[in-house]
Amino acid sequence: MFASRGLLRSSRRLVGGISSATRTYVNLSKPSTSVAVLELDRAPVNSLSKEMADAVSAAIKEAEGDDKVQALVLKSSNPKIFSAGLDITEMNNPEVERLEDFWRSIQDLFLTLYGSRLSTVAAIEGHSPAGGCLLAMSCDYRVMTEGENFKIGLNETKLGIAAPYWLKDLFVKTIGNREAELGLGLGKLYSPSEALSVNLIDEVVKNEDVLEVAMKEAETWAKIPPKGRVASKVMLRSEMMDELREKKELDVGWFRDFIMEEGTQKGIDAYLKSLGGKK
Ligand SMILES: CCCCC/C=C\CCC/C=C/CC(=O)SCCNC(=O)CCNC(=O)[C@H](O)C(C)(C)COP(=O)(O)OP(=O)(O)OC[C@H]1O[C@@H](n2cnc3c(N)ncnc32)[C@H](O)[C@@H]1OP(=O)(O)O
Repeated sequence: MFASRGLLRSSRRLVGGISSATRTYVNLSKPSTSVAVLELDRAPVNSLSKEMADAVSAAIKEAEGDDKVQALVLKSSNPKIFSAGLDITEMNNPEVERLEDFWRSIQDLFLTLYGSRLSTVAAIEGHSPAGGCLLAMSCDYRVMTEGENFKIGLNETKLGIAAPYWLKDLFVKTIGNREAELGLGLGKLYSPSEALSVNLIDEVVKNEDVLEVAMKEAETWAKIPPKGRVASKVMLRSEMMDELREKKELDVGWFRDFIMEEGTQKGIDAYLKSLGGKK
């Protein structure tokens, strides 16, 4: 019952060695035999458009395709922004078909990262709101750079939207029900020290140390015999993943209907205009 599809994914159809493969929006490299590094690289803020989400999913699968790789560090090319979350322009006055496909790509990214056979370490450089926090929480370990102006959390309510049920579940699993009630309800964004105090992240480090610390952590995980490590991960994560797989199209419908509502569109439009003060 527990052979969750996705985890323990077959690597047969995937490309083998990774040698600084560079593609649009992501850079994948392999600085050591057992650890790959996936850099998010979509200026200006690493927001997750459909194409960006697909690129990240593809890069994770490529890393999984190398049987020697046991761990993956997820980082950003921008030292101040890990990811600004979902690309809000995808949800602003969208074409329905594109909106639905966008959401499927986001679901797939979550299932791919959360369900990866690799041990995953998020090197959270700077801001990581909403979908950025989703990426971080989907990893096995989270290191964040210090700086109280950097924020991480689920701020959806402040945009006039709600997190999907599976993101809420992941939040509850990570920080517990009471803190999730406060965090979700208030759309709270946590500073690194606050995030550490509620276990949203595991470590706070100096900016210049983040990659080194994340790599060291990844090497530690990579040394654990994979059979037991992956089986443990499956036990902890498969229930949530299986539920989303069963409800995928229902979830697409909930997302579409919620986003297409006039009131939601007004909220998203106003929020987008407030960003950078330029749009
Ligand atoms: C009951 C049933 C419910 C069912 C509902 C189901 C599902 C709904 C799910 C919805 C889930 C949403 C999750 C999300 O991820 S929503 C996105 C949330 N993200 C944010 O709120 C972050 C917004 N951005 C910022 O706060 C800042 O940009 C920053 C990350 C702190 C960086 O600040 P700064 O360096 O000052 O950069 P700017 O603000 O000037 O931005 C530069 C540039 O980038 C644009 N931009 C920023 N973030 C995004 C984004 N997420 N998407 C698209 N574009 C973004 C910003 O507009 C600027 O553009 P211009 O230079 O052109 O003005």
